[in-house]
Amino acid sequence: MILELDCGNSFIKWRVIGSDKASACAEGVVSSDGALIDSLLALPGLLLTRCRLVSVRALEETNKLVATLEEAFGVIVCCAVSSREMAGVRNGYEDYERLGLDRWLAVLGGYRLAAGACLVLDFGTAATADFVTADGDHLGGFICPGMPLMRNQLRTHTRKIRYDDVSAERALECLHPGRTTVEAVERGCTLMLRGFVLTQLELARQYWGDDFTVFMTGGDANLVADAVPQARLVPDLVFVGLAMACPLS
Ligand SMILES: Nc1ncnc2c1ncn2[C@@H]1O[C@H](COP(=O)(O)OP(=O)(O)O)[C@@H](O)[C@H]1O
Ligand SMILES: CC(C)(COP(=O)(O)O)[C@@H](O)C(=O)NCCC(=O)O
Ligand SMILES: [K+]
Repeated sequence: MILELDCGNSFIKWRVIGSDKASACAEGVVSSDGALIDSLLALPGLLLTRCRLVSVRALEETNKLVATLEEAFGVIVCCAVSSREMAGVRNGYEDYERLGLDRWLAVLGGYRLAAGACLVLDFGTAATADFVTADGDHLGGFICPGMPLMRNQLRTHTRKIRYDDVSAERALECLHPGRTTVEAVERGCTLMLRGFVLTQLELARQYWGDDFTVFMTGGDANLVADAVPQARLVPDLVFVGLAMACPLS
């Protein structure tokens, strides 16, 4: 069994796949290293042979998790690293190592699945967009605050915006003008995110007409997915790229 990990700024996404790589045996989203280890130890019959990981966290933090995993499960952990070129895609950053590794892997996964030009949108702590031409040239992209950052900035820098998670979820049942604070904020931030998506789509159209694939991934992709009916919602897009960057043969 192979353990796959995507360590974002807010959450660690994990899954265990069979060595045949065809099936996911178990998966989850956790907010700490400790919770990850607990979730894994609770799996009956877990027998990890390999582990691959991508992280956008600080190196020390990532190294600590790697050491913990190696000690707890006796596996070798393969960490995805940056590259200038891979699987037909050329990294478009001036300094290729500065491109977030989760973005790079999602781009690799998107280009593989599209087999052509693609726009890759990721909605996590940050919202990101990346553009790849049919020839595999990564043109670069955009980074904006994602839903968690937008709502937390409003909560932190105002006196009267306060509400709980349950009312936040309920507020998003529709996107009519809000009649309560929670509705106004949650719907407002959702519309900002949709505006971001539509702008990226417009730019992609200027480049490629209708000849491109849109991918959406990340924990908040479902908040914006219906703004672009033709988009492919691929929650495990980073894992697709991770398997390419860390082949375990
Ligand atoms: N099962 C889940 N657990 C936690 N957050 C989730 C879950 N499903 C969706 N989300 C949403 O995903 C967002 C975080 O997205 P994610 O892609 O995990 O971010 P990051 O990669 O930056 O850690 C949160 O704002 C939350 O609303
Ligand atoms: C843009 C990001 C913060 C997104 O992280 P996430 O929201 O997935 O946690 C991450 O990819 C990152 O730290 N990138 C480095 C800066 C860059 O890509 O230019
Ligand atoms: K992410």
